This record gives sequence, C-alpha cells and structure tokens, in this order.
Amino acid sequence: MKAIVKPTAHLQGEINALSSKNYTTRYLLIGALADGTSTIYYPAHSEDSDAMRRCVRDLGAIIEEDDEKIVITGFGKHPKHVSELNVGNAGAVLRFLMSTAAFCPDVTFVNTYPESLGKRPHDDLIDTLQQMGVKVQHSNGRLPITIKGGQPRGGKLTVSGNVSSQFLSSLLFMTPLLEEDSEIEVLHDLKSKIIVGQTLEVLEQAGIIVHASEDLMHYRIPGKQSYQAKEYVIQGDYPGSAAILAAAAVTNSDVRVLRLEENSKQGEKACVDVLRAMGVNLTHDNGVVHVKGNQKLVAGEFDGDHFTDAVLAMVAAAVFAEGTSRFYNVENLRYKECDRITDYLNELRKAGADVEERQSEIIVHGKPQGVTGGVEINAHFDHRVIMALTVVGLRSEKGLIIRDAHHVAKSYPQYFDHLRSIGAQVELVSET
Ligand SMILES: O=C(O)C1=C[C@@H](OP(=O)(O)O)[C@@H](O)[C@H](O)C1
Ligand SMILES: C=C(OP(=O)(O)O)C(=O)O
Repeated sequence: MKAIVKPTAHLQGEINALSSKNYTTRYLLIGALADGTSTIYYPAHSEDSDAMRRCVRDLGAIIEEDDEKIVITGFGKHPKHVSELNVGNAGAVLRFLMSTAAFCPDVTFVNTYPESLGKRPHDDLIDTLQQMGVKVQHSNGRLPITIKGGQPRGGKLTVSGNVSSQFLSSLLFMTPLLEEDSEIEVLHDLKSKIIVGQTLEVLEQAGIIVHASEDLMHYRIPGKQSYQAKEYVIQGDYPGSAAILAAAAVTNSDVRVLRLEENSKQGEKACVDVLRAMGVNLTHDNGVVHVKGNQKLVAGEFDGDHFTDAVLAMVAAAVFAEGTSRFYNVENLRYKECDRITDYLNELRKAGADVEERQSEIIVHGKPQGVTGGVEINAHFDHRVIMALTVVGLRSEKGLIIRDAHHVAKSYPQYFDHLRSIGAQVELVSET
C-alpha cells in the first residue's frame, strides 16, 4: 500500500488514542505465565500484539475474546512443546518469548522479516540464556534462533543493557518461575531504562516480587513464584499518539487526543513536554492532550532515550522549528526495525529536511518555511518512519508518497484513518 500524503494546512477534531502496544504484549505474556484465567480490557490490535497473542496461544494459552476484552487462561511455567514460533516483525515479542521458550525442549523462532527483525541482534540475551544452561543455536546472534531448554537455572546472571532493555525485561518475566533465586546484574549501560518501569509495574500487579536497585542495574528475584491471574485495563498508547500530536503541532490545528493518562509510566509521555518545550500551545488534563497548533515551533535539545519510540515523531516536528534541534543519547535507534538514524535521515533529506547524524545523535536544522517534498519515500519496514514522514508530508509544498505504508499496522493499523478523521489529506492506494 502506498500513502499519498498531500499538504494539509489545518487539522481539527478528536481522536481516541489507540491502546498501548507495550502494555498489551506484557499483559498477554503475564496472563500466559499465570496458572488461572486473566482478563485484559481494551487490548491493542496490531501486528505486534497479534504476534504475542498467536505465540502464547501456540504455547498453550487458551484465549477467548470479544470487542472489548481478551480472556486468557495461562500455562504457567509449563508451555506446550511447540517446535516453531513466528513473531512476525515484533522485537519485544521475540525477546520476551526467548526466555519463556527456555521451558521448552526445542523451539525455533523463524525469520519472516529478513530485512527488518532478521537484521536485529539478540546476542546479549543469548549470552544470559547460555549462563542459565540453555542451548541456543543462532546465526550470528540473529534469527532464526533455536532454543533448547528444559530446566533453565537461576543464580547469578549478567545481561548487557547497551543495545536494548528488552533482554532484561525478558529475564525479569521468566526468572521468578525458576526453582532457584536469581540475581541479575546489568552490564554497561541500560538503554530505554524507563520502559523497565512498565515491566516492574505489571510484575507487581501479577503478585510477583522483584527487588530492584534504585538505578535499575541490579535485581534480586526469589524463585518458585507464580503469576496470579488478574484483571488488567490497557491505557492509551503514547508512542503512536506522539505522531498525531506532532501532526497537530506542525499544522494550524485544534486537536484533542483522549485516553493519554498524565501519570502513565510510558516514557513516551515526555512527547507532551518536548512539544511544549518547542513552544507548541497545548494542555494535558484529565487524560486529554489538546493541541492548538499555529505552525510555529522553536528548536530544543532533548535526551531521546527517555522517549525512544516517540523520537522520530518529535524529529519530524523539529524539521519545522526555528533553529537547530539536537536529539542525543539515541544510538539504540540504530537497532530497531531499521537504522532509525541513517535510514530515517536519508528519507527526511529526500523530503527536503536539513538533518545531520552522529553515532548517537540526530541534529535538525529547522525550516519554518516548510520543505519541498514531491518525492517517494522508502518505509524501511518501519511503522515509526511511516508515521513520522506522514507528519513531514502534511507540511510540505508538494506532498510525499510513502511506499509500503501498510507496515504502519505493526503498531497502529488505524493511523491513517485517525489522521483523515481530523482532516489530513491522505490517499491510500494499493501498490502493484
Ligand atoms: O519493552 C518494550 O516493550 C519495548 C522496549 C523498547 O525497545 P528497546 O529497549 O530495544 O529500546 C521499545 O523501543 C519497544 O518498542 C518496546
Ligand atoms: C522498536 C519497536 O518495537 P520492537 O522493538 O518491539 O520491534 C517500536 O515499536 O518502535
């Protein structure tokens, strides 16, 4: 599918935020690891959350669902002995389930997105699983990966947090089910640290005890625990909504996004502060972010690691700001669905933006007058590239054509419908 994004000066209306992808994957996992029946209200429906649902079902969870909820009966620490799992293009789903798969004798995670997830490294988690006595076959730390588990051991473990927080989260979900107590030391740095807070939050809700040091670099996890079956309610998704808010920020607008809790643990809620710091006229009360855009933005400097999945949308807003913006501490954007520094900036340049890259920084020389556009954009299999380039297209002189825009469904299948409902001129055509 191609998205033909036309210049749009004005956006107006109200959008109900999509449901959080990262909470949906977590609640599905802890529902599956519980022995009883849990209920998850308002789950996300996207390729990634569907991947988690499909895989935990393959592993033996029983799932029933209707329009508002998923009812899931878990398998505890006794998953069905499947031979193959397909996580699609979902990094978090793969990494979280690699540890769960250690309870199975022989599971292969297949490589269905060789150009995207197939290129991402998983060595750091493979190392820790090997410390636990699990045998792992892999291709240079990448898919396809075969886990030969059975009886993983706890004890003293280390994991690197340099590339992704998902490796640590994966271990935090699995180690409470082991016979032994575990201690996890995070080596090097811990990127996307804030997201580990979401993992600890859901573990606590399921009655799991984890002793975490204040800096989130050391953990003590008692063994022989079990997940309680509970009721969970999924909140609105900040990473996806960040793109809607950025679109409102770069146009003349009067847009409200509902279901965005002020006290959420999602790091990407910082997008509200980032836009505010860029001079965007907005309020955030009672779960509603209300943007009254006037196309005027000012540049700023931001630590992007605090809002990793919203960085691309905020960079798109900075393309139109007065002055030079800097997003630093973002090296691990290079290890996501594409290289979100080199690949993304190449597409932004095609659209007419003035951007520079460093190993761990994105620098944007803003163009308040707008960009030319009028070119075709390569989506690089990346939903967040698609969403961010759409924002840029709205404020371009000649619009943008985004190829392979269907990949937006990885996290936000209704993105274009939502944007069109507030007046964005976007046409979707099938690619032949
Ligand atoms: O734990 C999670 O659910 C996620 C962690 C983040 O990844 P990294 O830790 O690799 O930055 C984030 O980008 C991803 O979308 C979801
Ligand atoms: C990086 C992302 O997801 P994942 O790592 O789970 O593929 C994302 O949603 O932007």
